[in-house]
Amino acid sequence: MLIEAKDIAVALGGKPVLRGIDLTLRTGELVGLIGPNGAGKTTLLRVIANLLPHAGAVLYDREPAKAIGHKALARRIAFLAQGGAVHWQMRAEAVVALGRLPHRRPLGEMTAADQDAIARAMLATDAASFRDRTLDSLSGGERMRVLLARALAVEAEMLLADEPLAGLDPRHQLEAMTLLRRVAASGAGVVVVLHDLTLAGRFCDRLVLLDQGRILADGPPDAVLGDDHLSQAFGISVARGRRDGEDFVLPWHSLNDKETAR
Ligand SMILES: Nc1ncnc2c1ncn2[C@@H]1O[C@H](COP(=O)(O)OP(=O)(O)OP(=O)(O)O)[C@@H](O)[C@H]1O
Repeated sequence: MLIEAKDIAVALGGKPVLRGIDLTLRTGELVGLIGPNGAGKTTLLRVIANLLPHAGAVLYDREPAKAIGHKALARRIAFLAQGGAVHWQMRAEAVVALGRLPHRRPLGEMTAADQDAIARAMLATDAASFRDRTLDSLSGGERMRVLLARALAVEAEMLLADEPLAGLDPRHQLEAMTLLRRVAASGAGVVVVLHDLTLAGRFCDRLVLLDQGRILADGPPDAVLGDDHLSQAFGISVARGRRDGEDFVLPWHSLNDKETAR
C-alpha cells in the first residue's frame, strides 16, 4: 500500500495546526513520527487514517478514501489512538476481538481466521495472560498492550500507532518496538508516534520530525536526529553513543548547569 498525503492543512479551533504537509508512506517501512508536544503528530495521524477533515489530498494506492469505502479502509489501516484511557468493563480478549470487526459480516460468526489473529496478537504483545480480565482492572501498561493487540489483530496493511509506548515499562517498550519492526519486516507499513528519541533513532527505518505543524525533517534517523533539528524543534541537545555497533542518542542536559545544581 502506498499512502500519499499532499499539501495537507488542518485548522482546529480557528488555529492552524498543520500546514503544507507532503508525506509518502509505504508498506514494509517502520516510520517514527516525532516532534514536541502540540507539533501536530496526532492530528497528522488522524488525517492519514481518514478520521479528520482537512485541506489537501490523501490518496491510498492513488485512490481517495471515498472510492475505497469506510469498511474496506478499516481493514487496510489499523489505528491505535493515544491515551488508552479506557474504563470499559469488557474482557481484554473481547477488546482485541474488536480489531476483527472490519473483517466480519454484519452479525456474522467469528471464523477460525479471526480467532487465530486474536490469539497471535495477544501473544505478540504479551497480553495473553490477562485475556479474561476486564480492561478497567488492568494497569495502564497492561491496558496499552491489549489496545496494541487490538490494532495488530486487524492485520492491516498499514498500522498507525499514537504513542503505543506510553506507560510501558522498559522491557515492554523494547519488546513493543521489536514487535513493530517485525510487523514492518513482514510487509506491513507502520507509523508510530514516539517521544523517546533513543528508541526512535534505534528502531525506525525513517523518522519524520514535525515542528509547529510543518515537517522539519524526513529521512533516515541519523540525518533527522542532527543537532540543528533537535535544537530547533525541541530546544535540546543530545549525547551520542555507540553500543553493539549501533549509534544512539540520549537527550542530555548537564547536571552541572547552574539551574540544576542542588
Ligand atoms: N479540537 C481542538 N481544538 C483546538 N485545538 C486543538 C484541538 N485538537 C488539537 N488542538 C491543538 O492542535 C495542536 C496539535 O495537537 P496534536 O494533538 O496533533 O499534537 P501532538 O504533536 O500530537 O502533541 P502531543 O505530543 O502533546 O501529543 C495543539 O496545539 C493542540 O492544542
